[in-house]
Amino acid sequence: MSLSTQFLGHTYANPLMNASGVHCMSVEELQELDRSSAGAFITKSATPAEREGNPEPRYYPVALGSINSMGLPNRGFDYYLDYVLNRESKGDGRVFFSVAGMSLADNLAMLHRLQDSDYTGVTELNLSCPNVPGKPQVGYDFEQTQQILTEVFQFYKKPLGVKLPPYFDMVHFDTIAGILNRFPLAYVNCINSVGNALYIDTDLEQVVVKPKNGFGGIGGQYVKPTALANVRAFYVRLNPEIKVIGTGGITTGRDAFEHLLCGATMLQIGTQLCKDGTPVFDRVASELQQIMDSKGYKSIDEFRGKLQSIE
Ligand SMILES: O=C1NC(=O)NC(C(=O)O)N1
Repeated sequence: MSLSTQFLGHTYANPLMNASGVHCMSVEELQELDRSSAGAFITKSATPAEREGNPEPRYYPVALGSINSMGLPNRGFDYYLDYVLNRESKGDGRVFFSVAGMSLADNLAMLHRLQDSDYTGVTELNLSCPNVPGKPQVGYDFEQTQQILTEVFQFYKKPLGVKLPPYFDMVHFDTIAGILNRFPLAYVNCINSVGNALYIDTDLEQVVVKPKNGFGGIGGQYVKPTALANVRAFYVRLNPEIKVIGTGGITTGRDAFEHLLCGATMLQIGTQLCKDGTPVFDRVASELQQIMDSKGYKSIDEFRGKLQSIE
């Protein structure tokens, strides 16, 4: 009985990763992920230059999840490139690199740097940060998404995935999947946080995060049904060579099992990792293994994507 997972030519002990942005800002945090039982891990989305991000408070955990309006604080592209290059000699493909440019030019510049570097790992292009004031979630602009991918794939030849926002409309699933299918993407990662939600402290009669009058991205249990729907919608629409990473509402082995049933290959944990720390990977892996054992599944391949409709 094994959680062993094949993804983009590498074998991972299990499909579990952190979600970009959680526990991955500093080298120290990345090294802790490296030492953890996570199958793989990913850096905080990098911008070309270091960013302060939004004013605090900007992250607030709540019973059923979290709300955040971080605003892409990060140490800058070179910091994370240095880290992944120093780790390159391990050759295990366990670290993924996330980029989130403020513009097309930013994204092209960072991806040119990565293309010209000795980095051989996976890169995730974040098209869905909801928290930079004045900046749209690019994934909701289908023409802009197509333009970025058209320009990127003229030169970028290494494995590249995209982090997508949640979609809520069947025609949107059809349209964006039709665009994504035109490109040699390694994967889509569904979903980023559900953007611009509001959480209220009723005692104080006040919002709980400072930026944008309290509007922030929601994660955790709140978003699992939407995350599962997005994983499934893309799994059934995309070319089979484009894999799906499932992110959103994974707090237990059962949630992980559900994402795998929908068709996910790798699974990313954000809010629950923030709450529990890296032991969350051991617990979720163990709970997933128990579910597989109870159902007689010897490998994830036996049930990945096999969610049944009602005939
Ligand atoms: O893509 C992102 N999603 C989020 O929910 N928050 C972060 C951020 O605000 O930096 N970025």
